[in-house]
Amino acid sequence: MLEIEDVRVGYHRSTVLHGVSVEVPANGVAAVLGHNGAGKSTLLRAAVGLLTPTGGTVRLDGEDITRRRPHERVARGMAYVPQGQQAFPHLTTAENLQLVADGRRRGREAVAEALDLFPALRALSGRRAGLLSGGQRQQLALARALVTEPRILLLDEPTEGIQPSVVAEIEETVLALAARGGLSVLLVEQHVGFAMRAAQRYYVLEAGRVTSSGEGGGDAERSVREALSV
Ligand SMILES: Nc1ncnc2c1ncn2[C@@H]1O[C@H](COP(=O)(O)OP(=O)(O)OP(=O)(O)O)[C@@H](O)[C@H]1O
Repeated sequence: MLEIEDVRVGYHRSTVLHGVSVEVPANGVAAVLGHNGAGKSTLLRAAVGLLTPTGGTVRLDGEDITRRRPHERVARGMAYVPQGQQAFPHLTTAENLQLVADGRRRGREAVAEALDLFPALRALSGRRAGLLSGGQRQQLALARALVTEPRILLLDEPTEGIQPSVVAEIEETVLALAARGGLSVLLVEQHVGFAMRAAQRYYVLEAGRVTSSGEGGGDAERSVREALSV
């Protein structure tokens, strides 16, 4: 569904990705793993259009979107959850979701459906986002993305810096979303076990190059750990 082909991209004069190819299957999950600084976030920024590649192609449903602006990609069904659990800290959980829902035909239903996935958030709907825990803020960030009813979700380390019990909740939600169908996910993740349970395809990124890739699933976990030496 999303094809990133031979993409070269970076910042100012420094190239970070030296010809990276990644494919996200329709209704499937592709995981990107790699050490700090390998270029994982840069790949997602190029996928959503925050960075424009100097080489290569990004295609969505076969359409070349390499030069499309982020809002055009969002209009085509892309949602991006960057690292850092972003939400408006002075607005409540409910207001943060409402802000995304406003003006959407199915806004109200989409908020209700997102809250069904995160019962803990429903209980916190009146609490300001700035007072939520890191894990709860991450859940809110995911819920905000889901209110846009995306067809493809780009997730940048949804479990980063989050306590293990909440990591399990986030993992469950991502697995449930993927199993529900109608959604593809490009998942950047440091937890190898989670990434391999979720993904049909995996890519290991090292210093801006894919050094290992293959089919996901538990059997591949060992080769990924070896590739990453973790
Ligand atoms: N805004 C920026 N301007 C210049 N260089 C940047 C910028 N963002 C990232 N870089 C550089 O690009 C390289 C890849 O960074 P990136 O954030 O994509 O890696 P990552 O694999 O996501 O790492 P992490 O797991 O630590 O988030 C690093 O060398 C980083 O210093």
